[in-house]
Amino acid sequence: MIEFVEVHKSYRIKRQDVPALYPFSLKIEAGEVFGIIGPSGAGKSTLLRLINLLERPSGGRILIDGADITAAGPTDLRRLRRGIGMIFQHFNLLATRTVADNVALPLRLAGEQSSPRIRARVEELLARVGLSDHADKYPSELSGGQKQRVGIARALANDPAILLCDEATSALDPQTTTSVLELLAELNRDLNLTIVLITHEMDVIRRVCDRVAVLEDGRIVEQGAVADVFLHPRHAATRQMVSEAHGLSDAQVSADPAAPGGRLLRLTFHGASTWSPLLSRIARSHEVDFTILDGRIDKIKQTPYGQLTVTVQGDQAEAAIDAIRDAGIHFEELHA
Ligand SMILES: Nc1ncnc2c1ncn2[C@@H]1O[C@H](COP(=O)(O)OP(=O)(O)OP(=O)(O)O)[C@@H](O)[C@H]1O
Repeated sequence: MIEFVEVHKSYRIKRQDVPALYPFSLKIEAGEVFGIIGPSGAGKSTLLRLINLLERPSGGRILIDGADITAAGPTDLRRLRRGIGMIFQHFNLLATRTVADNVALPLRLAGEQSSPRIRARVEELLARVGLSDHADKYPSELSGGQKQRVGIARALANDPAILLCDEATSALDPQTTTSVLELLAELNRDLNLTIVLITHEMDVIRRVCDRVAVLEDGRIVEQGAVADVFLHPRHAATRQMVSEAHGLSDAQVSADPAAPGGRLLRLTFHGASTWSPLLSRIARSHEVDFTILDGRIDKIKQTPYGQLTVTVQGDQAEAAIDAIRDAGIHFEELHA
């Protein structure tokens, strides 16, 4: 477990301490995929880099499995860093070394000298990320997605318990992003790897994370299970990021002059209820009409969810809304 206790961080700029992170406490459980999201300058990189002490906190304590890393001496710090892998937006591979040499580097730095052992481990790691046939290539001969896979293999070389991902998919196209996110999810499952990732994209959080913290101007403004934060965002910054990920905002839908009259609702389904024919049943039983103005069905990690913006028209609209409530479906009434 990674635990921040009243941690804060300021940078010294022109002889002044400028806060980048205000005091916060946070727990990241072993084996979870934890996302940190926020706009540029919110403090995401700073928070991530505190975990391997690439940045030192200005105050507070950071505990990993109960041990205070801020108190670690040089030897303990080296051991600590070996247990934490990191991948980067721009991959940070050595251009003059082959793929195999890039992956071997952390093994050599950790003191491994046996060439057969290094070769065997590199082969194993490249197989793990699907790059067995690329060992002798140079980074310039690889696509972005392949470079990130090399970065992942290198980060896993010393068998870390924690993987830090710094905007790992931000430089990749959508299809490559999907395959890298799938690889991260697989590593989390198979190796019980704790993954902490930072991103400015809510879709990345939705697809791989278990829990999320939303950062704004150096403060955690919201945190919780991804399904809760994504489907029921409370803070304005979170609402903004969710609506960017979704496309149409509530305001756009309700302001559309072409939208039919009636009561305007936004329904949220999560889990098995996503596939239930609830609206058609209620339309029949209450003789009302539903008009779908906006909708989306997708998954949060592995669990399906749906969000529909609908109008309800008919004399029994009130009773129809009661029936939706009785079915345990979350909804809010939007006002045109
Ligand atoms: N080494 C540094 N020296 C001085 N100020 C810094 C340093 N690193 C970050 N900052 C400042 O700290 C604040 C938080 O920066 P940080 O890079 O952590 O944010 P971020 O959310 O990761 O942003 P981005 O998405 O743009 O990378 C910003 O105001 C930034 O200018």
